[in-house]
Amino acid sequence: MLVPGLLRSLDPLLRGWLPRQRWFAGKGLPIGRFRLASATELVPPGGRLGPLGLLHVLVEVEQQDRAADCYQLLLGAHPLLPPALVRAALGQAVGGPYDGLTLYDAPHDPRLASLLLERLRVPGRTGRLRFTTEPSAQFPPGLTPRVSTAEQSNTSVVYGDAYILKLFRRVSPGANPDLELSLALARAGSRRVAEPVAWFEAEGLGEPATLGVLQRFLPGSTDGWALALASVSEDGDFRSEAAALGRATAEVHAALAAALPVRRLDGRALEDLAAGMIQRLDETAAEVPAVRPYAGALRSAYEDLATAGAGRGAAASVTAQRIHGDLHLGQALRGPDGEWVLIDFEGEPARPLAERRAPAPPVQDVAGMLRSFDYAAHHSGNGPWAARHRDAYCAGYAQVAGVDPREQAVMIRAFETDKAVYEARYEARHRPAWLPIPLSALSRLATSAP
Ligand SMILES: Nc1ncnc2c1ncn2[C@@H]1O[C@H](COP(=O)(O)OP(=O)(O)O)[C@@H](O)[C@H]1O
Ligand SMILES: O=P(O)(O)O[C@H]1O[C@H](CO)[C@@H](O[C@H]2O[C@H](CO)[C@@H](O)[C@H](O)[C@H]2O)[C@H](O)[C@H]1O
Repeated sequence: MLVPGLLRSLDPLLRGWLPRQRWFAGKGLPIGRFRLASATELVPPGGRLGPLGLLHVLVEVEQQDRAADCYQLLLGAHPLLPPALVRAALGQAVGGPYDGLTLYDAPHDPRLASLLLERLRVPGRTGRLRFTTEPSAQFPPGLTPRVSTAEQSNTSVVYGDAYILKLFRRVSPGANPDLELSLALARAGSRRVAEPVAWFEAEGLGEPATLGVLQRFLPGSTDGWALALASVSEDGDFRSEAAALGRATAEVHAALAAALPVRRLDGRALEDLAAGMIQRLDETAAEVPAVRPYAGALRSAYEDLATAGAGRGAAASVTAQRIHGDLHLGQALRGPDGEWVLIDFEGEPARPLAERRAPAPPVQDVAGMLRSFDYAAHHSGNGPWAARHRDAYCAGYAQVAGVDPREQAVMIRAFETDKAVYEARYEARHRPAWLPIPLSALSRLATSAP
């Protein structure tokens, strides 16, 4: 259902509000036109539109120099916003169906967040939205919602301490790997994942696009980044936890390989992989001047990967499978029982969905986690901590996988380089003060031929 006149009143508000959101991908570029892809009003049973309802919107944003992005918005409308919601305001609508009402980001409103949970309980369609539940799902009543304050690429709402709903902000047609992989792991009985219990998708955009996933919440858990930072700062010994995380990673890889397609990468495929890395390096060097001094030497890491298929490198046989795709310490939660669970199987948010869903060598995840140990150490200026913990993580991985990543030097170097290049662009865009962390890795990788 498209609400007449809605886009006209949303347009000026979105121009101010969207660029301020962490998840807005086109920061720094002028905004062109908006196009409404869908608008759906979710209302409580017996409720009415306007101040009581939840307006679900998919809006496409055109910007110069990038393909249009489609964003998911969940909006509330109120004549006079209560003080607790002022920080969530987009502004006052002028004209259109919400004339004179203040529109705000609905996940911050417990009433509207509860309304969404109510809708998620019941499988079926509302407008272009399709809601699905796992058959085993049970929803206890009376779960109090709170929007997560974690620094993240999407928006999450925690219900009681039972569930967490991740609302994807930038959406593309097709299954989001976060849902696809979590579901595959949960259905295979893996204990390393927060099981999805319900989700919703948009129809009519080509393939159904995943919009949100409700998963088991892990109360009392701490993420690996916080644990690692605490250990680095006291020069502590986190090696047994790092090894356990290596084992957990290998378990997840084994479960994904058993549940989803696996293929062998021939020489041509490795050349293509290397070509993609070179392209990302070139794009990053063009955008981040501080990367340029290393670019020439870094190419050798990718050239070694390209020739590995010809039997000249350490990676004579490479298999590709579904992997996490953006593995770092912040994506691992350690529960009160000491067990690691991996979250956020979305892959690198900046990459196109098709690329994120393609099978890749599992060593890519290992390299991502190795980068993260390096990050934790450099963040607190304790370099030697990284080497010990990277080693322990690889040893743990090898125990379960039967393959030691330290013996895949060509692959590890290429994937670590690719990740550090990605990080340089990520930090330049989002946290310029952290840029020296990936730069110091690039300087090391530029001179470390295996
Ligand atoms: N199942 C869960 N249980 C407990 N906390 C979680 C769970 N899933 C996510 N979180 C918390 O929410 C944060 C953001 O989640 P994440 O999936 O990484 O979001 P994003 O992809 O938007 O960055 C995590 O760092 C973690 O602190
Ligand atoms: O967690 P996200 O999916 O949003 O991932 C993005 O943000 C991460 C930072 O929050 C970023 O990770 C980088 O910084 C981490 C420390 O904050 C570090 O542990 C990682 O190793 C490093 O890559 C991630 O790259 C980005 O995609």
